[in-house]
Amino acid sequence: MAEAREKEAAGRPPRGETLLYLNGVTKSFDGFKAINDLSLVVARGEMRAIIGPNGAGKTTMMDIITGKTRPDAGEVYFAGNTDLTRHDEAEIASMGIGRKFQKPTVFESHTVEDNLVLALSGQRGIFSTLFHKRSESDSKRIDTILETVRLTAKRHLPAADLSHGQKQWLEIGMLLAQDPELLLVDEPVAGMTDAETEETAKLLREIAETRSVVVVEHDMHFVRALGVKVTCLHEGHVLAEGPLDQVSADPRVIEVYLGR
Ligand SMILES: Nc1ncnc2c1ncn2[C@@H]1O[C@H](COP(=O)(O)OP(=O)(O)OP(=O)(O)O)[C@@H](O)[C@H]1O
Repeated sequence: MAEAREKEAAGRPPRGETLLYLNGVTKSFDGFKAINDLSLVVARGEMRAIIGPNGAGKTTMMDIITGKTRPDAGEVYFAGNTDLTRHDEAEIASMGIGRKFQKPTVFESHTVEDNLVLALSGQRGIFSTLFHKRSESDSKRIDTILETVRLTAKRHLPAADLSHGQKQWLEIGMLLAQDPELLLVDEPVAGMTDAETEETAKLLREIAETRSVVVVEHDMHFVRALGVKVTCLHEGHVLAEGPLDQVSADPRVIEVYLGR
C-alpha cells in the first residue's frame, strides 16, 4: 500500500508547478468517508473532466476546493503555494476560483448584457452599476464575453427569454467576467439539446485556452467531445485516470459506472 502510494506520488508533478493540487484528502460525514485519500493534480491551462457514479464524491471534492467544506485531512493547494484549507469561500472566489453550479442562476428580468455588467462590477451596487457610464475597457470585455458565450445577438433580451442552454452559457459568461484562473463547472449540459451540448464542448475548449477548467459531467458524448484527460472517481478516490478511451475501457470503470 505504502509502496503503491509512493509510486503514485512519483508520477505527480511538484506542487509548485500545479494550479490545483489535492493530496491524500479525506472527508467523512457521520463516519462515512465521502472523500477517501483523494489525490488529484490539475496543471495550469489544463481542462480535466471528472466522471463517476452518483455518490462518488464529485460534489464534495468541489465543495472542498471552494472552501464550502473543510477536509478532515490532506493537502489542498491552489497555484502551488496557497493552502485553500485556510481560506473561506469568499476569499477563495476572490483568489480566482470560479464555480458554476448545475442550475443556472441568472437575473431573469435583466438583459443578457446587464447580467454581465453586474458580474463585472462585483461589489458595486446594482443602481450605480447599471446607470453609470461604462468604461471603454469594461465595454470591450463585455463584447468579448458575449462572443465567447455565443450570446452577442441576444444581448438586449431579458435573460428570462433565453433557452435553458443559453442561460447556462450566460452564467459561464458571468463567471468569466470575474476572470478566474480556475473554473469549476458542475454538469453543464444536463437538460441541454444535442446541438447546445456540442456547442458547450466547443465553448469550454475555447475558455480552456486561457485558464484551467474542471468539468464534472455524466454525459459521455460530451466528455468525448471535450477531448481531455478524464478522472473517474469512485467511493471518494481516483479509480482511473487518463485518456477517455483508456478510462472507459478499464474493467473497474465499466463495473462501477459505465456498465450500469
Ligand atoms: N453534508 C453531507 N452530510 C452527509 N453526507 C453527505 C454530505 N455531503 C455528501 N454526503 C455523502 O457523501 C457521498 C458523496 O456525495 P457527493 O454529492 O459528493 O457525490 P457525487 O459524486 O457528487 O454524486 P452525484 O453524481 O449524485 O452528484 C454521498 O454518499 C453523499 O450522501
